[in-house]
Amino acid sequence: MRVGIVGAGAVGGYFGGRLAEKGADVTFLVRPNRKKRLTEKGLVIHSPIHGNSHRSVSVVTPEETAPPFDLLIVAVKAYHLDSVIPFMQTFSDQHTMILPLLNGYAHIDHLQQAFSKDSIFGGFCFMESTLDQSGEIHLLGKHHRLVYGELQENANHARMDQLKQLFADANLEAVQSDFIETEMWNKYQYIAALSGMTTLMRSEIGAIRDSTYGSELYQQLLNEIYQVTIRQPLPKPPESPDIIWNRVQKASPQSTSSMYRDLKQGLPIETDHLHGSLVRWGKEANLSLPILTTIYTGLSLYQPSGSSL
Ligand SMILES: NC(=O)C1=CN([C@@H]2O[C@H](COP(=O)(O)OP(=O)(O)OC[C@H]3O[C@@H](n4cnc5c(N)ncnc54)[C@H](OP(=O)(O)O)[C@@H]3O)[C@@H](O)[C@H]2O)C=CC1
Ligand SMILES: CC(C)(CO)C(=O)C(=O)O
Repeated sequence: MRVGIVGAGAVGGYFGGRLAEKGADVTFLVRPNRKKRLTEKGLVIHSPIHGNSHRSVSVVTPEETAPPFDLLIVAVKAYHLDSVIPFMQTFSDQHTMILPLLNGYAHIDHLQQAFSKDSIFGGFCFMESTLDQSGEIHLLGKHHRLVYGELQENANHARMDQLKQLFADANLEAVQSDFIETEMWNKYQYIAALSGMTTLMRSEIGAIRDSTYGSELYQQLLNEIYQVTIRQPLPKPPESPDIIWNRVQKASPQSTSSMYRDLKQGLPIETDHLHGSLVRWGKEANLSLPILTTIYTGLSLYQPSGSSL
């Protein structure tokens, strides 16, 4: 199977690198600067738990040509999705499977409109991975789990078997899900609340939980997000705010979110995709979402500056 990884960043670089390590036929779809780095220095992964890796990899830029890929794994930030769609269209055909790993859910609809509806899989990942200044990948914790599955309307076991074989024996944890929409929304609920609270409070999770009204506010936010979530057509019920709050309580006090880290560095953030979409869906359903709307409004006023707050 010819696999194209769209975006050789913290997520795509990591999973693509692990697949290449196992001998899969992997090519990274990148922009010219990333191509230069990868060609000169190779793809470097640092992981104290799962092992380091340094290898040469195949890359392709939008100006080049290559036959269509069998699978495109999409790992760009949501605000770059529009710019990669033409790039993906150049390197795909009607048989290409598309597996996005972005946080959130609005990108699914977007991809289904740009490609054939049944080519799009559901997917997401649990990991804490970053790129350093030289473009090397650092997996910070032990998690490197990728969850994927056919969206309800598409169930096709032959394709699922192909993906299972691709991920088998790679140095990553791949989980096939029969309820991928619900699982994506469970992660979405968790990350929308975590990124919203840590960025609004400019704090780690422990300090928020310990503040006088922090826990109360956090749970109210989870309730608002849940009101939007339960209105989605999901194959099984989503996790309730209590279950997610339980997880938040168990998280280490130092936990933050990648959005908080991006904000601190003055980088662009995915708030329109994560919080804005929830607010828009909620307003369509006439829901009152004061905390979510405050978070989204505050974050949409933020201007990336490239420097620390
Ligand atoms: N990092 C993490 O630990 C986690 C991230 N996620 C989610 O995964 C998604 C990806 O995040 P992450 O990997 O961290 O993001 P990164 O910013 O690390 O990587 C995104 C990559 O996309 C590339 N890209 C952007 N536009 C294009 C383009 N037009 N053509 C080719 N490549 C392009 C960038 O390339 P360039 O180098 O040229 O800028 C960059 O390398 C997000 O939705 C995030 O929320 C989910 C769970 C954990
Ligand atoms: C849930 C978490 C913290 C790690 O997967 C994440 O997705 C993020 O910070 O963006």
